[in-house]
Amino acid sequence: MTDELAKGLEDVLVTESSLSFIDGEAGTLRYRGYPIDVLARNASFEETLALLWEGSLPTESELATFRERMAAERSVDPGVIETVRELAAREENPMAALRTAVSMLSAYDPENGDSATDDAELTRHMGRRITAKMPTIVAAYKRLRDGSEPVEPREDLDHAANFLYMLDGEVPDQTLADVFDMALVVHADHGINASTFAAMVTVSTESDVYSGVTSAIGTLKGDLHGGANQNVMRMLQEVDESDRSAVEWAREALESGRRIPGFGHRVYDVKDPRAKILSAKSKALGNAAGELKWYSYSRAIEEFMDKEVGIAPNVDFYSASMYYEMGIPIDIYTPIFAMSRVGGWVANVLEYREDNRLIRPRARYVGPDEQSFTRIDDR
Ligand SMILES: CC(=O)SCCNC(=O)CCNC(=O)[C@H](O)C(C)(C)COP(=O)(O)OP(=O)(O)OC[C@H]1O[C@@H](n2cnc3c(N)ncnc32)[C@H](O)[C@@H]1OP(=O)(O)O
Ligand SMILES: O=C([O-])CC(=O)C(=O)O
Repeated sequence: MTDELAKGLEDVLVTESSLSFIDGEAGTLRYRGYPIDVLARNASFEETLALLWEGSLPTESELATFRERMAAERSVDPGVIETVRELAAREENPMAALRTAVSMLSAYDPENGDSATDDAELTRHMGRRITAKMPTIVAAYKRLRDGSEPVEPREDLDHAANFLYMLDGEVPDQTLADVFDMALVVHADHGINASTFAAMVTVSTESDVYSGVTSAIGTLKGDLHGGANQNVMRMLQEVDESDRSAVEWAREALESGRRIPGFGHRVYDVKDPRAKILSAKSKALGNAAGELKWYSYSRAIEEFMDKEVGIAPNVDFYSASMYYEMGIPIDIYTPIFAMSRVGGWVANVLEYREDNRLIRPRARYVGPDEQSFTRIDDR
């Protein structure tokens, strides 16, 4: 037993994993050995899920079967959609709505039972159902909140294109569908980040994958984690509405003690490799739309933070302007992150459960020594 305090579990090794390799000094990320930029350019989200969940890249026919099985699970029971309707009417935060709806999905899972949480095949099926249905929930929430009815999923579209279709009711153009698919690929897994750890803690008690993903959604929601992508876009809007340049705005924000969302990372000392990929796409989309200001503000802030503060952007920095350029509402950015990261949550749950050990760290006690109890009437 050691009494060394590792606040925030910084640098503590808690498990072994064959999923994400991260070199924080070099700025390298690989899923099962494949560099993230190679996957971003060449693999679809479904291919990436198969890689993470099954252990290797699928063949063409394996991928076709994988896609078909995923697509067949997209529909969400009307009982859950009614709850989403109620949550939208109450203007519930979209991540909180997603957390509630995903938790509720277990009641409609045909294989759900309270036994066999150690059955990997069953966990895989449930993980697939959750992953397939999350976009349907997010799109339904967004439409109901905006006063329109949900659009039923289509099985003939890819995961990414189907989500954009359910969001707008129109099949997206191929360029947008490809960019969105790439965004799902690059957000899918990232070692023992806070939300993945939350999922692992939950299932380490021999709880089920629905509980694990529900814990993880609640964890991703926070501003220090997935919630940062929305804050980045709100910051860019603040810059735009101010009479300052982006650099002046950022300098003043830092001087007033604010943190700049989308910067800094527990593991990377250099620019997040995913931010490089997303920044190029943000620029390309801005150029195509003839509106580069969001990308330009972002670049200016990045240069300022690099030269004067020495902190680099993380994955949440350029996804913000990229989604904005795609016309996606800001409060849906973090739910989109969850729609992708669920792939990593499920993969880590499957891997951790192969050699499960209850996760239970300790706190150093700093409270009072033993005290004598005074009955309530004598206090
Ligand atoms: C998908 C993701 O989860 S990526 C992360 C998304 N979160 C954000 O973008 C929110 C903004 N970033 C942050 O708050 C942090 O960088 C975190 C939480 C991501 C990482 O934090 P930690 O590893 O705990 O680093 P820590 O908070 O100790 O920061 C180290 C130093 O950098 C500074 N710093 C870190 N991030 C920022 C930032 N975004 N803006 C300004 N200063 C920052 C801190 O003030 C601290 O300085 P100090 O040592 O002088 O006090
Ligand atoms: O790894 C982390 O701590 C945060 C992060 O970048 C991610 O979850 O993608």
